[in-house]
Amino acid sequence: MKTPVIVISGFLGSGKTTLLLKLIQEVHRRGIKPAILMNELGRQDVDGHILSQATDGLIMEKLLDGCICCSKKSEISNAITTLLSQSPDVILIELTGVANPEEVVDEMAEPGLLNEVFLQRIITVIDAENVLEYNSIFSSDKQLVHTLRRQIEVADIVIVNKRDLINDSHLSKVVKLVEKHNDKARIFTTIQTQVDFIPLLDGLQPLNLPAKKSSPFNMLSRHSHHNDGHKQNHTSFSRIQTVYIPLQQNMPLSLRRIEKFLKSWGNQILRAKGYVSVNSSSEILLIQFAGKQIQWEPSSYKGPQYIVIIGFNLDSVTLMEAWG
Ligand SMILES: Nc1nc2c(ncn2[C@@H]2O[C@H](COP(=O)(O)OP(=O)(O)OP(=O)(O)O)[C@@H](O)[C@H]2O)c(=O)[nH]1
Repeated sequence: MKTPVIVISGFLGSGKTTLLLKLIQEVHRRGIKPAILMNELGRQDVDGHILSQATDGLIMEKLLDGCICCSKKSEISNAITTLLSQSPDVILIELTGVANPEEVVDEMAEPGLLNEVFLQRIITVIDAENVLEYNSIFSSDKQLVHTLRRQIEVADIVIVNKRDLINDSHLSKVVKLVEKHNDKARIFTTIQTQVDFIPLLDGLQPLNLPAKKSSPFNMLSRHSHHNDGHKQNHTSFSRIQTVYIPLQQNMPLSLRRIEKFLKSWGNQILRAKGYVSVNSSSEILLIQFAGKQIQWEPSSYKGPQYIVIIGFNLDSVTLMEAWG
């Protein structure tokens, strides 16, 4: 059984740690065992300290002094593997304010983690007081503006926090902004991230308990089954899906066919990677598809061949059928 992962994203100071603390308390109350992965930009482990103080015996890994989205990316997999050794029921990841949640999902599709974890959902916390100004404040930093937009676009749940600091008309502008970038996510308006936990934790259960009936909230976010080609033993509620396509060794594939297939899905395919031998060669190549660019690199990989596709609003069944 794969372990669900909930990613908490949102710009600096929006309320991510405040929310994480509440989530930890709530999952404990439900008998669900969490493990935490914290990522902080600075060397100082402020948030980790806050969490340890608030909760005894917390299973936690910290990636300090760098963002998961760049320098720390390769360390995610080690940190998650360490957390998994404690058999948690859920992994909660708090990203730095400047991280794009897609990067973590990307890392979760690496061979070492692919069969161990799956993305349950992405929750993005927004600082309602400041979010409207980000575009102008950061106009010189296109990458940052893009990241902040992606944090909203890929979220399954958006928490518009710090309601106490804004008036009604400001709030309606913030909600409009969120809806403009994401018309599928559930939006909650909160003070101190005080929110209804049911949709946030929907689908989680303590290990060894029979699957519970779905809550009505399931209907509100796009419901997708992970299809790893073998088993469908869990449900992701995220709009980002990871689809594993096993490739038969003896079925000749052409480079052109793969490239055409990946490009035919337009923006719905965010990322693809895998190990494939093409054009009847015995050599296995690493395929990397990101930002509409496809790269083929030599590799020393010897395992079963596959392609992993990370999609956005993608129906994994349709994708598998289209692959044939
Ligand atoms: N006024 C107000 N302050 C809030 C609210 N929610 C959180 N805060 C405060 O905002 C500050 C930042 O909150 P955090 O939860 O640490 O935010 P964060 O997103 O984890 O911050 P980084 O780790 O720096 O990215 C803290 O001082 C919180 O107490 C809110 O709804 N209203």
